[in-house]
Amino acid sequence: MARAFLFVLDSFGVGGARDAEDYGDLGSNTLGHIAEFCAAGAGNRAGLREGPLHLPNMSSLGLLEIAKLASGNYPDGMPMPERVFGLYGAANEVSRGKDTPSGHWEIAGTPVMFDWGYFPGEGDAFLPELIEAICREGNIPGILGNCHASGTEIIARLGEEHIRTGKPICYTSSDSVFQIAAHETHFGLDRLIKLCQVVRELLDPLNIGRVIARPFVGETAETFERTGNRRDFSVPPPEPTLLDRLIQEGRSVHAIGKIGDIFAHQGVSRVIKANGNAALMDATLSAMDEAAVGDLVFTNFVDFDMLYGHRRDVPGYAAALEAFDRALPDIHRRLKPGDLVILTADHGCDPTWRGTDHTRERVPIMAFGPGIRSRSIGLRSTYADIAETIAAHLSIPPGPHGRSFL
Ligand SMILES: O=P(O)(O)O[C@H]1O[C@H](CO)[C@@H](O)[C@H]1O
Ligand SMILES: [Mn+2]
Ligand SMILES: [Mn+2]
Repeated sequence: MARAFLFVLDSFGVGGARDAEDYGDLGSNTLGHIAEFCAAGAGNRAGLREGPLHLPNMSSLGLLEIAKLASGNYPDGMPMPERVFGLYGAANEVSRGKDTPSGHWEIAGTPVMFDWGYFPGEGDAFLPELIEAICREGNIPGILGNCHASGTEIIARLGEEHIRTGKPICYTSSDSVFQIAAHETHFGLDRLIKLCQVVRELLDPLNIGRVIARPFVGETAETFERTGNRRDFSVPPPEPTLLDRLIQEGRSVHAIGKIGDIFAHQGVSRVIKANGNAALMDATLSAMDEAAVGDLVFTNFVDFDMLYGHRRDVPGYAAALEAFDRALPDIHRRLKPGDLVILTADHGCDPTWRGTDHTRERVPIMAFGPGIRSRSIGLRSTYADIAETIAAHLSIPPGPHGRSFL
């Protein structure tokens, strides 16, 4: 039993999804393309990183075998480890959305078997009636944006007009999401959060997965910068997840980073927020020291997706992976007999792909801990196998989806 540690590298896909073509993502491969670009010298950035992708610790956890299993190819320029330890495999997503809540809920044993609401990709994203209701109930003079956009591009384009007019910037993506960018001081952070809560209620009937507050600072297009005060307002998962099931058995769930928000604070005993992968890793290591026997520590490492995948930044993504890899020995040192660590991802976000959205891919599963022998767990048909593995490991009753690979 001991403890379980579940770490999601947000958007770290390994290609090969069976249904990638349905999403226009056939051939997308986050790991594969980053490795390919790095091996060809296209992942260099002065002062940040250079050369082939260097992930010795994840390679020893079977990452290269996972890549081969998931996509048919070993990643370019990455040397084979002397030996692999731990369990390694890849999983398909059964939920239709390639978004963060769908991925995380399925990892936690609750696939999303319904369709989310989405906003149209062409023309105005939001209907006039919705905008009127938002302006009336949110007490704002109008909105800017009203389109699909990348969050950093749209604040550069409309941020100055937002400051002048007091109209928040509202945009969406191929996710089921309504995002509101507003200036932390000119508009006010509290006011933005309250507006998001108003919009959350207005969007419940449309089955929109998340409303996201995207506060930013700076005074000009060149200096605008998003802050760590992002908040996600998610609808609650449709069924009890692994998190709820653990709480029901009297266990503690330590939710680090976005996890609390992603699960609409259901099944969470303790929320630890941190801004950026390095701070998230520090918070995770502290939680590992504090977790009791039978507990789950669940962390989302968001930078891979938010700062590098959506920004289509190959050197940035590669450097973030290398930093995460360097921290793995710190995780190792904190393990006690009987502990289990699982590294995985919620979807892809190939930084070499067209557009700025997520990509439909398989995700890696690396599971290790003292006493866990090395073997392939193959291609899993649902991420829910991860939840059931943790349920079995922590000795709670099995759930309705997925099966343990232990
Ligand atoms: O471009 P930004 O604002 O980072 O938005 C991205 O982040 C959102 C949540 O993951 C997605 O909907 C995607 O559009
Ligand atoms: Mn995600
Ligand atoms: Mn994303």
